[in-house]
Amino acid sequence: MESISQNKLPVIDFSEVAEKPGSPEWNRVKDQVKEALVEYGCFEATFDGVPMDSRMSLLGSLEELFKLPLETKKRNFSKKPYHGYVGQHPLIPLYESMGFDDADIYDQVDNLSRTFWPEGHPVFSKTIQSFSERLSALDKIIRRMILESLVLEKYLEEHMDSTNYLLRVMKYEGPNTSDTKLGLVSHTDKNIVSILYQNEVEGLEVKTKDGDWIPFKPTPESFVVMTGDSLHAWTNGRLHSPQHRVVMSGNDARYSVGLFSIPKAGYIIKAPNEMVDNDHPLLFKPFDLIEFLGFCYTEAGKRSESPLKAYCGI
Ligand SMILES: O=C(O)CCC(=O)C(=O)O
Ligand SMILES: [Fe+2]
Repeated sequence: MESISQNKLPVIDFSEVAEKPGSPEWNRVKDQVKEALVEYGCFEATFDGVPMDSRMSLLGSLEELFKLPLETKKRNFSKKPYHGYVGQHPLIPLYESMGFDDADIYDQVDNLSRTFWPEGHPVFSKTIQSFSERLSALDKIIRRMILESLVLEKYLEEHMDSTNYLLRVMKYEGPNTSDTKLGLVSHTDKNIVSILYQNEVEGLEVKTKDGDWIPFKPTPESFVVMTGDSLHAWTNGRLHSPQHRVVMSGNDARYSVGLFSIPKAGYIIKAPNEMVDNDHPLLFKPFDLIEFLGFCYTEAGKRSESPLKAYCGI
């Protein structure tokens, strides 16, 4: 049976570790990261590499963006599944989102911003880009810690070079009732690592391996870090990739963003040999993320409890 858990997500403080690989503090945090991702696939992170004014400007920019007319927002189109504008879906009518590919690169963000504001909007573009670039430092720290703790350092360069960053920006309308309404259906993320940030409106819940839902209590300080299916597969199942969803109640809109490290199209995700042995047989056939995302769009993919297993499970 599913129930709401009294559990809290583990909380990990990164303020002392930036740029200090190998220090005692780094190693202590690294152990916490591994433990949290094996057990929950998720934790709450405090990280001072993104200044508070950058976070507040970002949330302000989201409000500005979502206020644009629907026709303008729909210009956020992408050939890659789940990268462009999503909204007005009958199953999740409260949800709207848009994606910024290569969000840490100014010219890329600016090109996309010009589809919304043809005359350009440098303040908006800079806000999105600098938040993404600063937060990507946390993604890199976490992925380095993961590879070190699995003794896979020799793949570090290849691993980092094979991904880029997508920033998805999201708005969930308040349902104007005290009943809870689904904001976003339960799913696992398909990418490598996701880092979420949001305003003060609650709603995110993460499922434990025992099937309980842990509600996340947002604060301006905290980010939520999650393993995606690509990293679950690459570590041959060692890191958990958790189901999560958004449930909404009340009148207030929830604004959130996710910075997703994503394997580049054409890069084949395959667990390194070190992750495979008699006790750990290979769980997934090698796959290309963009093709897997295509499968997630099909009826079979949508129906499946675990699209990853259905697509390439052995
Ligand atoms: O809005 C949130 O906090 C979660 C969004 C999410 O799970 C996703 O975009 O994959
Ligand atoms: Fe997600």
